[in-house]
Amino acid sequence: MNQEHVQQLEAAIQAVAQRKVSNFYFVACGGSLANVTPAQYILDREIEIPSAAYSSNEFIHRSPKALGPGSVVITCSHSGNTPETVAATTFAREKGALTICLTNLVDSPLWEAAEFKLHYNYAPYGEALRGEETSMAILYRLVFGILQTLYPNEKYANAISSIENGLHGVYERNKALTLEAAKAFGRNYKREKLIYTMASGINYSVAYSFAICLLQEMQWIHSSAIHAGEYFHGPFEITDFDVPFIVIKGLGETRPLDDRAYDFCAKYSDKTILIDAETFDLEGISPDVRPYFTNLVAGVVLRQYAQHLSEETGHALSVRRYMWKMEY
Ligand SMILES: N[C@@H]1[C@@H](O)[C@H](O)[C@@H](COP(=O)(O)O)O[C@@H]1O
Repeated sequence: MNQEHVQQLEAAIQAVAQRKVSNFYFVACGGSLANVTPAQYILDREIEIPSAAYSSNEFIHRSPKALGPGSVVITCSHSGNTPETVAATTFAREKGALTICLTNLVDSPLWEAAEFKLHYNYAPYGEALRGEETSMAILYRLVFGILQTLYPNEKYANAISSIENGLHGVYERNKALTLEAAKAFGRNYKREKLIYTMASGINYSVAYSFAICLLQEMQWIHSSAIHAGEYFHGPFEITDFDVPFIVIKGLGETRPLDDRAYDFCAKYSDKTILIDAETFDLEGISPDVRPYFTNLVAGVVLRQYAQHLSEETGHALSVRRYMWKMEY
């Protein structure tokens, strides 16, 4: 991990340690919101201090009553320019909250708006990028750093060392392991007009971002992320032999929900694609925290699926018709 990132993380973690924290909020839009919600899941499982995740504009308009000087508000915007996220950060800061932002762009409006600033690295698909420098790694390093500072525990130390020493290799090995499956997905699903995604727990955010960012935004393919628990309360009625579903199974406490949804779905849909964390190579991630890392690996694996889908459809992942072009 580079020294600049280490120093930025240390400053933010110390600032949190010096507050009497009453709640945590994770606030962002779209893919960045999907990125931060796993942190809320982790805090929810590990500590009694409540936390919540919000889409930026709703955070401002809903204006949670509990937002105030006891709050730690963690915002994220890849571009650093999303107006709703910049405004949410300013709003939280005005309410006296401790604000920490994550962004790829130093000196961006988001960078200026937040009190503490964390930069992460990014490289377009396929280019070399150290796993421990990505947005998810910096976010996880922040969250486990806060946990370790407030409640020192071997498990949190293991998580930190897994991020710093194990994550990069895990990403590379799992991309290699699933390359052929990603190519087959591209070939076999290139003509689909609609693909659903489904998951639960910490992996739900991956199903969500694959549906709204990779399929809808970047491939213009209809989609919806279905929560595996909610599947039986409406959505399962649309299951049929020719309706495609991507189902992610995690390793954690909500895996029984994934098993149940997958079993039903695979029985009635011949186009059920399984991304199962049990098949991931997680060597280098400490066993006691592996369930918290399955979403990171599923995200990298599915990004490769999207890349191969895009090569087959001929629709580059970078093409937009409205985003950043029209007024909205
Ligand atoms: N796929 C995401 C979108 O979901 C998001 O709305 C947009 C702005 O996000 P950010 O605030 O991270 O720059 O960027 C990406 O394209």
